[in-house]
Order: sequence, then C-alpha cells, then structure tokens
Amino acid sequence: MKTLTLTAPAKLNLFLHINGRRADGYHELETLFTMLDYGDELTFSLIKQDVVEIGGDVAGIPLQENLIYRAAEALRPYKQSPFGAHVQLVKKLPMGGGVGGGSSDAATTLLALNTLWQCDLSLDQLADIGLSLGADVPVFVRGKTALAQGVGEKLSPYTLATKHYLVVFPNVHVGTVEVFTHPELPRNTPKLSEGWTIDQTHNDCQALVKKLYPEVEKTLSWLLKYAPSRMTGTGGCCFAEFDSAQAAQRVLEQLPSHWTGFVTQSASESIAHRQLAAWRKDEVK
Ligand SMILES: C[C@@](CO)(OP(=O)(O)O)[C@H](O)COP(=O)(O)OP(=O)(O)OC[C@H]1O[C@@H](n2ccc(N)nc2=O)[C@H](O)[C@@H]1O
Ligand SMILES: Nc1ncnc2c1ncn2[C@@H]1O[C@H](COP(=O)(O)OP(=O)(O)O)[C@@H](O)[C@H]1O
Repeated sequence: MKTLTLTAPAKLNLFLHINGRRADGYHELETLFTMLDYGDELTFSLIKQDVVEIGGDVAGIPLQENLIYRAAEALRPYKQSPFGAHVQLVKKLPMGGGVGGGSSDAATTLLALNTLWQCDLSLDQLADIGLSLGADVPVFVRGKTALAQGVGEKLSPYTLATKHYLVVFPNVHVGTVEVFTHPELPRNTPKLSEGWTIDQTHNDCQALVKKLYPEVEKTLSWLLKYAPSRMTGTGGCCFAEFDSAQAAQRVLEQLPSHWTGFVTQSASESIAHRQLAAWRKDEVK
C-alpha cells in the first residue's frame, strides 16, 4: 500500500492590515503570507477499509473536528480509489499560535489525498474546498508567498528574498475569534496604495493582543533587543527576522526557558509542494 510523508509548513503574516468589517462579521484584510521550511509531519497511508483514521499527536481534538479529518472527508465525493487513509501526525506547530498549523494540516491533507485517492482536482478546485474549511487553507493549498486581500481568499503571488526567522511561542493560546470580535480591535487601516513597501506596514492585532496577553508583550520586547520583530496573524507567536541562520540560532540559544521557539527560513514554494513533486517523480520511475 502506498505511503506519502509531507511537511505541513508554518506560515507567517509578515503584516496584517484590517481595512473594515463586513455585515457577516468577517473582516476585510490585507496580509502578506510567507511559507516557512518548518512544520507538522503527516504520513498518509492507504488502508483497506474505506475510512479516515488519525494517529499520533491528536490529543484534545475530537476526530471529527480535526481539520485533517474534515479535509479528507471533503474530498470523498471526488475519490476514484476504493481505499481509506490513515494519517499519522507529528505535531510541531503550536495550536492557536498564528502560524496556521491546523490550516496547513488541512491543506496538506487535500494535496496528499488528491494524489493518493486519484481525485485529480486542480489547485483551484482544492483551494475552493479549502476555503470552506478555513480562511487560511487556500494559501497553503497554493503554497506560495502571497498577498491576500478580501477576507483572505484573494491571493496574488508576491516575490520576497529568502530570510531567516526565529519564531517564538509565548505559551499563550490566542483565539482568532476572541481577537476579531474584540471592540478595541482597530479596523480602519487604509488599503495599500501602489508602490507600498514593507516598512509602511504593521499588524493591526498586535497592540490589542499585547494588552490582553502580557506574555506576548514580553516576548516581543525580548526579541526586539536582537532584530526587527513582529507578531504573526492573531498571535501569539512572534517572529524576528535575520540575514543568516547562524544569527537566528544564536538568539534562540538565549531564549528564556519558559518560551519555546524554532529557527527556520522562508520559502518561495512550500515544502509540501516540493516534497509532493519529488514523490511523484519517484512514482513514475
Ligand atoms: C486572520 C488570520 C491571518 O492569517 O489569522 P490566524 O488564525 O492565522 O492568526 C487568518 O486569516 C484566520 O484564518 P482561519 O484561522 O482559517 O480563520 P477561520 O477559521 O476562517 O475564521 C475564524 C474566525 O475568525 C474571524 N475572521 C477570520 C478571517 C477574516 N478575514 N475575518 C474574520 O473576522 C471570524 O470570526 C471567524 O469566525
Ligand atoms: N490538525 C489540527 N491541528 C491544529 N489545530 C487544529 C487541527 N484540527 C483542528 N484544529 C483546531 O483549530 C484551531 C486553530 O489552530 P491553528 O491553525 O493551529 O491556529 P492558528 O490559526 O492561530 O495558527 C485549534 O485551536 C484547534 O482547535
């Protein structure tokens, strides 16, 4: 039976501007997503029984709420294979950390089972299915650095130089809904104008999350002593940007023990896409 192992990458929101709130409560935003070469590990194995099973680090998430399960079930109508799937998960990304672990697991499941179950859907079709699972899923399906607009679903490719990041999890889980429903969240940043540059950007959630979660404020102040730093998404992970892996690693070595972190680099194409392309090449040999 076939087996495929993929890394479900983390993302960073290099900035996050909130331009307004729609009548349905969702927010109009502009955000720059970059993919990181670090993430959860998912091993997909075909199994005889036509069911979806998840093993490994699934603590706390009931099977039917797991985004891996939901993504697999969303592909069921397109399946050309009689087999089910077992997904073994090694969770490396903090949940509710703003690095998109759940969304990336979902997108990686769509990519892997689209191949293993011979669904043969295009990336556009997978991105549409992904959007029904969460606003962040399509960017991981496409797997490229992208500027997102609308509620996060309008993606345009964006080119960035590779950078090295130290990403720190301050050990607080920040709820996306909590931030987006907070009365003090700023919601009136003007849309980006032509010729905008990164140094004119910010994260509209950062000040509020720092206030609600003092650990995030402490993490950012600590990182800022070493490098330009910011919070990603709705938090609480914060990232510091470096020109070399060694410089990032040196700061990680000094990280206070009550926080956790990892050093990695950005990638113009997601690691899951690169691994899937290599696996396909091996298959046709
Ligand atoms: C804002 C971002 C930036 O990356 O935050 P993070 O979760 O990554 O920190 C994401 O787009 C989040 O994406 P995701 O976590 O998939 O969100 P969803 O499940 O679709 O929505 C969770 C909740 O966030 C709010 N929400 C989300 C996206 C959006 N444009 N406006 C919103 O108001 C809504 O209250 C919604 O019920
Ligand atoms: N496979 C999964 N991995 C992580 N979170 C999941 C998964 N399936 C469902 N979830 C739920 O999605 C929520 C958001 O997870 P995550 O994507 O890690 O956060 P964020 O969007 O802040 O980066 C979690 O709190 C969890 O309840």
